[in-house]
Amino acid sequence: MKKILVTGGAGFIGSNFIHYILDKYSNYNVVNLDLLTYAGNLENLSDIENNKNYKFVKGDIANRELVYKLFENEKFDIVVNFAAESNVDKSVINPGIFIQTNVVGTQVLLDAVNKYKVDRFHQVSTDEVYGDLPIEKTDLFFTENTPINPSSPYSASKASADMIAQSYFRTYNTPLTISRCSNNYGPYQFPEKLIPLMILNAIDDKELPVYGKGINVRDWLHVKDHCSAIDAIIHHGKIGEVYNVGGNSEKTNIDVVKIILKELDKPESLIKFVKDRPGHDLRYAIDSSKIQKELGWTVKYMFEKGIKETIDWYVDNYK
Ligand SMILES: Cc1cn([C@H]2C[C@H](O)[C@@H](COP(=O)(O)OP(=O)(O)O[C@H]3O[C@H](CO)[C@@H](O)[C@H](O)[C@H]3O)O2)c(=O)[nH]c1=O
Repeated sequence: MKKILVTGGAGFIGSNFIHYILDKYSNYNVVNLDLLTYAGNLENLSDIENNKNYKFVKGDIANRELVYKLFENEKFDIVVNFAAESNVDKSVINPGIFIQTNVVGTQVLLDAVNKYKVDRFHQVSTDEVYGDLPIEKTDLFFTENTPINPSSPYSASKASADMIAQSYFRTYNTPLTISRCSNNYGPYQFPEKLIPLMILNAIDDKELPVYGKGINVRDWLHVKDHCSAIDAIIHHGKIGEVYNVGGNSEKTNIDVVKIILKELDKPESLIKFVKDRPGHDLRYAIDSSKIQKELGWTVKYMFEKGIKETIDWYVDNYK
């Protein structure tokens, strides 16, 4: 048996990852440490709440006492850190909680990993640490060697956590890896992010607020592809390394919104162009060739298929 701590497991990506691990590995015990902030929802895990290989603990990764006690009692083999404040718009209004959870919380986990000699720590990070790329230069991509250049308080907090993790690897030989993913979509995403918000507004015939002119580009990664990438990294990734994980599906925001409206048979007149996000990143585009070559990981979901399934999921789980 192996014991894995998943932090932020009641959130969107964390809950998908817990499902993925329990489905794939019958010899894994999963402990889910989650503070249950507004974005965490235990209903995401209601189908496995009685699984004998799963346990939920409510708590904050930045609470050193609680974290140390948990590590002492559970003796984890692997720790995967999904816990984070992740909403860029909220970070513009209230940056403090982003520093507390994303930076201090990660540092507490890293200290616990060292103190209790955990075999492996994985930090789930974001392509936003690289800043952005010009929209028109479609031949430019972020690689793992692209300098860190974050734009928002959110991305700056994630970049800080990555750098602290890298310093722990260099200074203490902490056995860790980092992944930087592009925009995730799929079931269980909290409807504050572009895709679920637009799906639910369209179902309700409400306006779809598109920032600026809707020309910003994001690379859409299905959450299940993200889970398989993290699985590959925690089991086969090289300690101390960063791996980019992209979806190979670049789209402008307006195109995404129009695809959703078309799938739901709703009129484009629901689109409302609104004030742009301050400091809005133009384009994220990620080169995932390292994880493909070194770990044999590939994207399985093309956007056209993934978005249809995601829309169906929100229609079925509307309530
Ligand atoms: C919520 C919302 C968003 N947008 C735009 C802003 C962005 O260009 C794009 C996607 O916005 P969001 O869904 O907020 O995601 P974005 O800012 O790209 O960041 C996401 O993707 C990142 C990975 O790239 C993650 O690290 C972040 O945690 C995650 O929130 O859609 C709109 O035009 N209207 C909206 O109402």
